[in-house]
Amino acid sequence: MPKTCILIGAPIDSGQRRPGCLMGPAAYRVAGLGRALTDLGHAVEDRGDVAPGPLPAVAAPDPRLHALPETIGWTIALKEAVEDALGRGFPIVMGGDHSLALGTVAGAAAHAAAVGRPLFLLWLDAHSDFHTLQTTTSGNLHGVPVAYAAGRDGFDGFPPFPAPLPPERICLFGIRSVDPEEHAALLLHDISIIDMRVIDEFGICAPMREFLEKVRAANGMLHVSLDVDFVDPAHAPAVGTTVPGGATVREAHLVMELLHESGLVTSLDLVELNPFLDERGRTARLMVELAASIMGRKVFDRPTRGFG
Ligand SMILES: NC(=[NH2+])NCCC[C@H](N)C(=O)O
Ligand SMILES: [Mn+2]
Repeated sequence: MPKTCILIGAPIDSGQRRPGCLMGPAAYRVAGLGRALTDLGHAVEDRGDVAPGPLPAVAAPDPRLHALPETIGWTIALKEAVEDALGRGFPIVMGGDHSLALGTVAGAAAHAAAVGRPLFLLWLDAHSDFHTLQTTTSGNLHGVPVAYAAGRDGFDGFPPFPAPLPPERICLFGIRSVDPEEHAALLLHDISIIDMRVIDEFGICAPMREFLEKVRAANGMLHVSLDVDFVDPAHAPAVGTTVPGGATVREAHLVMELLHESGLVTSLDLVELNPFLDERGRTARLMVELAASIMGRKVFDRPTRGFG
């Protein structure tokens, strides 16, 4: 079904300390994201880059936290942009580091609450991003958005998360790097953890279908947050936090294809692309191809004539 894709540039790199992610939206445009979507028959509206809101005055900001006021400013601006876009079409947020999901998931949650549907969150990532402002050891706020969405305490200065997601509506998929504080907290929450070991053992399809069935049964909306580092750095080198042992190109496409076939996805983040670290644009191009797959690009319809 053709959609109105609303491209939202989110040139943020304050969620971590390696400059470059702010070039992400430009790289997606150069790599042809808009064209790939139009070729699939979708309408595309590029609403340009979001500017962060004015820096909020944060009372006694903890010096361990990197760029807290900036991140709060972005959160407020992106929440608004995504909530507004969901009222009109299918938002695709071009990041920017993963701290942008503080705002995008909040915007999706606000929209879902307004239309009376439950929001689900699929986190395709090497990391669990489940720190709070108190537990983060790096102080990098791209490591906290899942905790914010789950309604964990310890987000002073941030707007309260609208309708926090019960843990059973969150699925971490592809993870292989979890800090000790996140590990301890995850054991106390009933979040689906499809780590790389599960994927090695059972493949992509069974765990993904199980999660999608939950979304379907609840008539849920589904926000997908795709971190470049979900894919193995051998195929996707343009990212600051590489972790070996990630998804192959085919596994990543298969995830996207299953998501498309489910018809359940309602919004998408593309995060952590750092074009400064790329090799002749290959990571940007791969991310555009994955975005095309989730929006319906395929080689043959299923079943093919030979099998299935
Ligand atoms: N979105 C990401 N790449 N997150 C990486 C987070 C790494 C680490 N857990 C931290 O908190 O600093
Ligand atoms: Mn991440």
